[in-house]
Amino acid sequence: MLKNQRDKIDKIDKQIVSLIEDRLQVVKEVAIIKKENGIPVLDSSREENLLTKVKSYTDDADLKKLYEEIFSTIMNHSKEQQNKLIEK
Ligand SMILES: O=C(O)C(=O)C[C@]1(C(=O)O)C=C[C@@H](O)C=C1
Repeated sequence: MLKNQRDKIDKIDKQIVSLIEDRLQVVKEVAIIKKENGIPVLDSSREENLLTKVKSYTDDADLKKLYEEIFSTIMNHSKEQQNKLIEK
């Protein structure tokens, strides 16, 4: 009964995971550039701008909250990964 929709959800989830992995790859490239140039991992103004931008993609207040949570979590993970790479 739900198989069709669940198959679709599974496909979308796979795409989301793949995009997160692509993003993390770029975040690692950023870490190398930051390390080489002595730039701090944390860039609060970039994070603020990014959150403003992703929230602007919807008018729905609940979705704005969701995107803020998702992208804050993603960026926290990015920073952990970057710090690990830089400490190496
Ligand atoms: O844009 C950067 O400088 C990044 O390192 C990427 C990123 C992100 O995940 O989007 C991660 C950490 C920074 O605080 C800001 C943004």
